[in-house]
Amino acid sequence: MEIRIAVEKQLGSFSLQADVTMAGERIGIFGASGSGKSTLVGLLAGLHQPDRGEISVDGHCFFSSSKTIDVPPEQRRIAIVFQQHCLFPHLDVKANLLYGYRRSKPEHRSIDFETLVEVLNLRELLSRGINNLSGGEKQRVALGRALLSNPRLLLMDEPLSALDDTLRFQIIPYLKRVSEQMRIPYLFISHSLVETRLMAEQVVVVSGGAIVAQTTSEQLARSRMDESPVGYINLLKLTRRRKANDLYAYSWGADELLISAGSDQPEALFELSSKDIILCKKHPEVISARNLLKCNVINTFNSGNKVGVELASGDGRLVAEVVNQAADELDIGVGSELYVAIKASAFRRRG
Ligand SMILES: Nc1ncnc2c1ncn2[C@@H]1O[C@H](COP(=O)(O)OP(=O)(O)OP(=O)(O)O)[C@@H](O)[C@H]1O
Repeated sequence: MEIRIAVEKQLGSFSLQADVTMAGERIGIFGASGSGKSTLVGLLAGLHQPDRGEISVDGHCFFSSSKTIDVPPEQRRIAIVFQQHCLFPHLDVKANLLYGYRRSKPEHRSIDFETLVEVLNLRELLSRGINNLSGGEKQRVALGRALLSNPRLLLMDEPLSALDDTLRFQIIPYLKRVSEQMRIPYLFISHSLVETRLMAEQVVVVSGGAIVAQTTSEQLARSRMDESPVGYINLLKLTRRRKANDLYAYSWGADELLISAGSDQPEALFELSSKDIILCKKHPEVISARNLLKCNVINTFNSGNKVGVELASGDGRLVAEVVNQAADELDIGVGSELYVAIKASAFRRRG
């Protein structure tokens, strides 16, 4: 999918100026609160009209001030899932889902009701009222309703922001699965680096009403490592190996990791901050951290006043951060061998 937006829009004292071409099936729109993300996608969906400019998707012109084209929102076939679910409270789950389906033209109906119910795991909820659903279930229904309108493009505007961490990480696999299985490209709008990394490959960065960068979500997370209070978050999908007293052992590259927050599930997703990894040049004699791994440095990068150190053990990868002085004292360079210490309690389970 190729989305071209070259527009200007004044909203009170806020001015948005964008000139961007986005290509891909899973695109992130990243920026702080008030930077203009929702305004940008509102212009794309036809919820706001640009003061001037051009908008097109895959060569279909949706707006052109010079050619006086302004395709109405319902004809653009762009579905939106918001932070607040916007479901109809007087209808049950099934009726909410079918609302989107009935509004789609028969020739556009490539997503069928039964498949969607299976993919989003909605079968048991179909006869429930909206007020009897949890926040995460409501978002799954909202996503289902949006998809059943058979859009050419799905916009997700901070769809996870109203959910707690546990629900947020439960829903992400559903969001990805529907786009992959149903072949619907999406724009995922977020101010969270972790969500953006999990949901998008290419990212457009918005700040002060302007597009300030187009990059990958991985590069964005690395470049913001120093300024982010949580550093760079390593996302580790690990396979459980064994129970080790009070800890859980997971396979990681050629080694294993001991984790307090493990579970009995065969696989789990963990977050580990680059700030929670200690690097040592020599093997420490005794150490309280339960993980001590021998790793190779395969890459380094600069982020503000910090050096990011990419470490490998087999096919396992981790990013640690150190200040410049520590990087010099440890003599860090590509190919160096280091001991990596991590507390078992430093890992947070996310799924
Ligand atoms: N109708 C309006 N009139 C005046 N100002 C507006 C209007 N709509 C939005 N704004 C302002 O435009 C700016 C950008 O808003 P927008 O909702 O696009 O930001 P955002 O990046 O999506 O933020 P958030 O992440 O908080 O949703 C904000 O300062 C907002 O107050």
